[in-house]
Amino acid sequence: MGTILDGKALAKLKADKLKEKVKILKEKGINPLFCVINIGENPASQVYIRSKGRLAKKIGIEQKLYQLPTNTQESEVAELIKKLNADPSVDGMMIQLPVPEQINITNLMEIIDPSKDVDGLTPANSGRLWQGHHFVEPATPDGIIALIDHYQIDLEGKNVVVIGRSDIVGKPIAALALERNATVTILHSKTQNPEFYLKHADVIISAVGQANLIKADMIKEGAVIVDVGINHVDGHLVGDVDFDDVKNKAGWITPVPGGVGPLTVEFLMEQVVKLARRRNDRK
Ligand SMILES: NC(=O)C1=CN([C@@H]2O[C@H](COP(=O)(O)OP(=O)(O)OC[C@H]3O[C@@H](n4cnc5c(N)ncnc54)[C@H](OP(=O)(O)O)[C@@H]3O)[C@@H](O)[C@H]2O)C=CC1
Ligand SMILES: Nc1nc(=O)c2c([nH]1)NC[C@@H]1CN(c3ccc(C(=O)N[C@@H](CCC(=O)O)C(=O)O)cc3)C=[N+]21
Repeated sequence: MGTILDGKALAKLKADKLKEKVKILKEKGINPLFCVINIGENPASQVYIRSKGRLAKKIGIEQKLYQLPTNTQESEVAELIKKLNADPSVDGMMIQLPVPEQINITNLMEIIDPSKDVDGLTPANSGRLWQGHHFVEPATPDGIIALIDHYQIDLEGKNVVVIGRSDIVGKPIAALALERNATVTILHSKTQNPEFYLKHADVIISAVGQANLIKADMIKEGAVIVDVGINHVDGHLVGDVDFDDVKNKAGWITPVPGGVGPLTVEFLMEQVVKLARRRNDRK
């Protein structure tokens, strides 16, 4: 069986270290404050917000939730963002995804102050990432790179195939793998003959949201499999990869749960602390 890439254990290790850093910041009078804007009643979002809140509390970060009704207009969210931009006690903010259909998230990303952008999704910060200037990175791609580094997997010259092209996972992980000198291919719903790319992949990073998308016969022996997908099947949480089928052929593989997910939450906290320190340094 391939080596399990244990995201949960790495997240715990990193959270313990971050807690120490926050303790020192607090002694200097810096109290990181992180605001989450949630629009509507998506049940998965409620779960994520609770798990962020738990970790924030453990690390010593204050999380403030702005819960808005499903029918909130984009202009109202824009007003809230402007208020948080102007509030010097706020270190970072994020808008929980998905948002209701009347809200255009791209418009709102134009308004968030890039120095308070915990998700790294403002145009300034996503542009910076592609230019190799790391101001703040989206948490999931950062977590994936940390996991790959922790297990000393070298991406240089490797064929990395990313499945999915979202702004929050697919595109930024492609940028980070490219920066590590991988040869990167991005697959999406219109890709013809995905099997061709998958069978040549040294590393597959799947961020689609479809259970059992990846089977053993599609991958190369010894490949690194990173499963970002979160799917609920018969009351169980599963990824995009058919784990039991793929685990014996893969060289390394992330489980779901316990792989990328816990690192996402941990790295959101890392970003909050990074922004809080930077804001304080500028004072
Ligand atoms: N573990 C974690 O920490 C996180 C997990 N997630 C999970 O990751 C998954 C992806 O989320 P997100 O990145 O937001 O992506 P989106 O849900 O925004 O988009 C999904 C992407 O998958 C592509 N796609 C859909 N079907 C196929 C297919 N059959 N073959 C290839 N590509 C396909 C789409 O292509 P197209 O662009 O053409 O429509 C799109 O680019 C979800 O399950 C989500 O819950 C997300 C964030 C963090
Ligand atoms: N603005 C924004 N930023 C995000 O980063 C963001 C978002 N919106 N919307 C939704 C996605 C999804 N996401 C996850 C976070 C934690 C787990 C996680 O902790 N997963 C655990 C299991 C959790 C459970 O049991 O349900 C695991 O995989 O082990 C998963 C997925 C962040 N996202």
